Amino acid sequence: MAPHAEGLNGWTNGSIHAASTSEPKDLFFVDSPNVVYTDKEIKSKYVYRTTSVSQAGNGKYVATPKETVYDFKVERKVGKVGMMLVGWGGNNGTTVTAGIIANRRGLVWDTREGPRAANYYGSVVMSSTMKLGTEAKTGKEINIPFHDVLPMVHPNDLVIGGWDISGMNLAQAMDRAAVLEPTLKNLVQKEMAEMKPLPSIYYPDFIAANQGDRADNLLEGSKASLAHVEKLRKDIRDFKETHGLDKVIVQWTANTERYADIIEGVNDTADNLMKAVEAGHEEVSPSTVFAIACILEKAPFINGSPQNTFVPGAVQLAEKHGAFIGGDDFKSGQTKMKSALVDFMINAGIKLTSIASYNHLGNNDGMNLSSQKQFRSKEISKSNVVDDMVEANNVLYKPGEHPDHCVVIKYMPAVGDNKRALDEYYAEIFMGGHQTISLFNVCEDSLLASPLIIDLVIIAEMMTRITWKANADDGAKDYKGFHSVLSILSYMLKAPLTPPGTPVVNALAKQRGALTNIFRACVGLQPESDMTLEHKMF
Ligand SMILES: NC(=O)c1ccc[n+]([C@@H]2O[C@H](COP(=O)([O-])OP(=O)(O)OC[C@H]3O[C@@H](n4cnc5c(N)ncnc54)[C@H](O)[C@@H]3O)[C@@H](O)[C@H]2O)c1
Ligand SMILES: O=P([O-])([O-])O[C@@H]1[C@@H](O)[C@H](O)[C@@H](O)[C@H](O)[C@@H]1O
Repeated sequence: MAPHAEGLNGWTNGSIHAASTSEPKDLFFVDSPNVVYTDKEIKSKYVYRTTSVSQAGNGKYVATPKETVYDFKVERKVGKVGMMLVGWGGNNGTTVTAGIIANRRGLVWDTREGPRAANYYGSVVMSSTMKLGTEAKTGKEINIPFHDVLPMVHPNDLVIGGWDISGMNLAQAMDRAAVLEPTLKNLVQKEMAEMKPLPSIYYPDFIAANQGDRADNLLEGSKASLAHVEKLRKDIRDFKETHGLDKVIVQWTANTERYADIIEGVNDTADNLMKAVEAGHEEVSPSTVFAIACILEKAPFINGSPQNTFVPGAVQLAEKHGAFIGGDDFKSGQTKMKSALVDFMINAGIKLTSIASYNHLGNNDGMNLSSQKQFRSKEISKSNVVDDMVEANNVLYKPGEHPDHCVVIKYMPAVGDNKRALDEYYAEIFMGGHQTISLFNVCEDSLLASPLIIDLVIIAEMMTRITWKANADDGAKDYKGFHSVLSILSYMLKAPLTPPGTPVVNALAKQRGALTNIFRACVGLQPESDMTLEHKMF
């Protein structure tokens, strides 16, 4: 059956019809009566199938298949997108900026191992694929680049800016970071030198005292204020206007802050939080002030660090304004490995009984984390990542039972950004046996985190162009956005923020499955189940 299109634009019966503007650039189209393409949007009708379980008494369950019909609408026009980084002059900020410049210009540079070309390795969106389906005639699996499943922004097109408490331009900051090869740095040095972070807010008590030396690019005032909120809002508007942007996505890749105390009457509701900002309450952190500014500007805000930026009042404010937020803490190396390995072991029926995670690193992040309060934020995000997987297996673990788990981080300047992660996984196996897995994992932290920053921006921007309505036949009229808390971003994050009252999923495969299948649903495709019955029953 030929693809379906309203009017004459986009795809028409059986062929690609040159649309009124230009031929659609999509790699594929879905040939279904439930998917309609126009120049402006893709509309799909999707049957979401779940299983509702109820207790039948005496420990038994009743499982009832459920169906919900959703209408999805995807805006096809990507527009011009800006990425503003808080902490732009840091290791991650300079590395991701240089990386995008190198890709945009198709740079090749000399290294000891020979020439290296710019790439986006480590980005799920830019360097992974998903199964579209199987070839009609041969049954061969057809995989497509993840980036092609929906119309997404290309990182090469991102306009980059941001803030830093350090006034170094991006070339100087790139040298300070000591992440990239000199031959590559030389090729981007001129462009990076023209980039200077905007002055930022600095409330000394929230980050390690050892960060004070670099704090020379500051806005006046050392605690929260409405003036700070309004200045940051203006920075975002000015950046948007100067570069003719349709949208700006903001990410916190600044230092890890200490946790803020959750105080009733201060940060427990949106109204109380705004009052606390106005009053200059000392428990309102810089990252929460940035979150507030972004929410009020409806610029999606993602927290790449482990602190509790999104206090209850901030989440409520985002919900109130229909603004997108996401976090927390990029999941780049040691924890990413953990969320895959623990998933494999527990789902293989192996009873993990202890996880010892140690790492040392020598970059400025490590120096900041050498302070106990900031380390505690990171210890929390690195420790909770196994909870859902353990809780899901009531055969291995009794209620409340879980593996021993310790997290140690040491600051060792000599190794710089090349973090050394040493892990031991100890487990009980068949008939009293044990399995011990020891890992030594050298994570070049910023080269692992930078692609995540790119994925987070691309996916957050994509989510601003997806709307839905349920059970249209029940007269649901208007399309609406996903919930303000973008839990779809969890694959890139250690401590995924989810809508209040909803479960946290840390298992890496489940996170990727959710991301992939939600995007497939937006073009009317069922989840990829890997059942391949066509290869098992014929
Ligand atoms: N693999 C990784 O690199 C990785 C993984 C997970 C999380 N993170 C988190 O990402 C963050 C950045 O990591 P990094 O290695 O780039 O650290 P970094 O210390 O090199 O960079 C942080 C930057 O933030 C700036 N800064 C601090 N407070 C600020 C403020 N209030 N406003 C604006 N700028 C401010 C600092 O001057 C510095 O330039 C850290 O919190 C780290 O824990 C990193
Ligand atoms: O993502 P991951 O490799 O598990 O965790 C990393 C930690 O091991 C490291 O000590 C810290 O400096 C990084 O910011 C990052 O959080």
